[in-house]
Amino acid sequence: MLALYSLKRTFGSVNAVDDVTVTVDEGQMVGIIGRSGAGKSTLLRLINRLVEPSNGKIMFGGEDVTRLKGRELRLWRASCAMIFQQFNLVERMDVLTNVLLGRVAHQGLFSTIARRFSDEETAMAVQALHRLDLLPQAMQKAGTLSGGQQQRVAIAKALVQRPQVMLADEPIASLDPANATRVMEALRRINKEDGITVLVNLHTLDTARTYCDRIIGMRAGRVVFEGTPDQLTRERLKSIYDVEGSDLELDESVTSTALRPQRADEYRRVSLA
Ligand SMILES: Nc1ncnc2c1ncn2[C@@H]1O[C@H](COP(=O)(O)OP(=O)(O)OP(=O)(O)O)[C@@H](O)[C@H]1O
Repeated sequence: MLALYSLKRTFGSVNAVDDVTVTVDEGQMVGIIGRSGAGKSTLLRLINRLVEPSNGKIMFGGEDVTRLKGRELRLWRASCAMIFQQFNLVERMDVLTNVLLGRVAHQGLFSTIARRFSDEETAMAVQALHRLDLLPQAMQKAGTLSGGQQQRVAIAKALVQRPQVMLADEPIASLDPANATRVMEALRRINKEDGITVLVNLHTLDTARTYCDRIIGMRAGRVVFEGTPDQLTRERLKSIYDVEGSDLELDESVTSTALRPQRADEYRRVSLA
């Protein structure tokens, strides 16, 4: 079980994540929704310790994640793999090598740079690509693939980390509907077949409803809804999206959130691990 207790992160005067207490059962697929700036990305980054909490605690399987340092922290990051909107691949490298880079947390940076991977690791990467229907593209440069294919490569890369948790930060925000569907189906399949807990930030409500067991709604850093897709009524949605008016206003608000432009600082906040 993943448990967050009174988790808080401030940036100057902004409470990006404000006193969040939630638990996520092993093997659940959880969608996180909310307006732009509600704190969804910061929450995921706190869990994998890309961002340090200002306060509060993160527990996983009885271990206090907030206290981990050095090698333990590196292994934690390996066991909660992150997927980003912009795929985070090395475009000039072939797909297979990109997937193998997912082993960095286990192998150490030096041997990764020297690209010395064991046969077992290569087999693991090939198998991950096979599961994601990408074996024919294994030797192709990652930059030549479609966005949807690149995101599936990123998922394969995450898989070879042998994660217990997958944190996907708007994984389909840059994709057309057909590719978005394939990526969400891949995440759901991995969640079901491997029992990997998935937390996914989403801007499209229908997607959250279709693929997730549970939905967390955030507003201004706080969790204002937690429940099943069925429990997500329009009144609750209005509270999450801070809309007091008509259903039309709600639809406009959700749509404008979905059309969020890509953030300039997206890459700066990304780490290799
Ligand atoms: N590194 C940072 N430095 C300063 N402020 C930050 C930083 N990261 C996030 N914030 C601020 O924290 C708040 C929450 O941001 P966050 O990116 O977590 O929201 P979000 O819900 O993921 O938004 P989006 O849907 O646009 O990705 C925002 O006000 C944002 O400007």
